[in-house]
Amino acid sequence: MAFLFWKKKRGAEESSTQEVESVQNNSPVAEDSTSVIFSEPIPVTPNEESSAAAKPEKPAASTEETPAQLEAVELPKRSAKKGIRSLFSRVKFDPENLDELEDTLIQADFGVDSAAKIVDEVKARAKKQGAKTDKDLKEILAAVLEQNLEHSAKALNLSDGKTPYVILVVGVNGVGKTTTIGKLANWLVQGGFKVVIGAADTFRAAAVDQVATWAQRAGASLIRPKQEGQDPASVAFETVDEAIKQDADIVIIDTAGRLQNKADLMNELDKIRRVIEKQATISEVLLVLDATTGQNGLTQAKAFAEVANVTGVVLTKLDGTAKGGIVYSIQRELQIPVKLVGVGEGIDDFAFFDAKEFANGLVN
Ligand SMILES: Nc1nc2c(ncn2[C@@H]2O[C@H](COP(=O)(O)OP(=O)(O)OP(=O)(O)O)[C@@H](O)[C@H]2O)c(=O)[nH]1
Repeated sequence: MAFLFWKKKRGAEESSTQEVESVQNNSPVAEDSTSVIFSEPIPVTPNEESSAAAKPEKPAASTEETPAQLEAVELPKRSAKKGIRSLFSRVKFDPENLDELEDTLIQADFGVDSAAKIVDEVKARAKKQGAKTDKDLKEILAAVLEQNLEHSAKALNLSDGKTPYVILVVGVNGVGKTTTIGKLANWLVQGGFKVVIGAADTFRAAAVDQVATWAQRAGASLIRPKQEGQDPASVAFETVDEAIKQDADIVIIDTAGRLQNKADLMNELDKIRRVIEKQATISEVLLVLDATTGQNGLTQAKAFAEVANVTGVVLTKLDGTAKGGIVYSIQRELQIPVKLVGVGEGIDDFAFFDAKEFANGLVN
């Protein structure tokens, strides 16, 4: 899968090439990872999908850079292979009896309809190809799973030419928002991006401290609330303001997931959106979901999708569950792509969602 990453060109002393090289050498994942570099300028146009989801009422003040003002950045590719729990490694398939396959898929939260559809597809292909062995069937299953996920596999698009590029992170308490922000910021800073994080989860002082720790580890700037309980929208505003002053590339805003009901949630997110859009365009709204919560995660996703114009899902804690099928349910019911996955508590434990890798991880 292609990843397009662009950042503002800065002075020679800030040349990203050097930074990227040193990052490549020091990166704990660099050795076993493939990197993708785009050295040829490509036309930078606003990303239809993400910007459509974040249409400002008034024209946004964020500047759109021309390709000549941007440069391609090479970042180490993350792999989720080790983090995805296999569902079928211990299962032996019998072409005559695929009931176990259906049961396993249902238990893994694929949903009854998807499970039946997948089994039908596997049966049809197995018949056509004359599949006899467990190995043949697993290959077919991996291909069917991958195919059914293909349109979900969309990378974060950091090439929409808007600076600062604003990512709003939403989700209920404890799903892994702060951890995800830390991981993402660290990875982007490694690639030479200037990242500013806004601690707009102002209800708990501990939440601010937590995001501060991650920002420090990642080497990102942090905008904190001036006092506990400060209006999250004003923190979001100050963050974007500061990012523009610092000529930063990326803004990541942490929000609170504590809200009691949909109206509160909608009001708060609307307000945050409105104040950000006075100065910039929101390019991504990432909804963080905890994979271990299974169908409950789907209910949360529906609620947020209704109020927050979600452009992508981050599915965390995939390392701790055999319920990866939730990816299918999210895709089928909400048509929202899963963009990132969390596969551990460490700073490097995340990956861009990749349908092939995910399907193979589930099967083998
Ligand atoms: N195993 C595993 N644990 C994770 C992952 N992501 C986050 N966690 C853990 O989940 C717990 C909650 O993570 P946070 O990042 O604090 O979640 P949050 O959504 O910011 O929570 P609040 O600050 O309460 O809103 C922490 O113990 C994290 O270490 C993951 O991908 N895998």
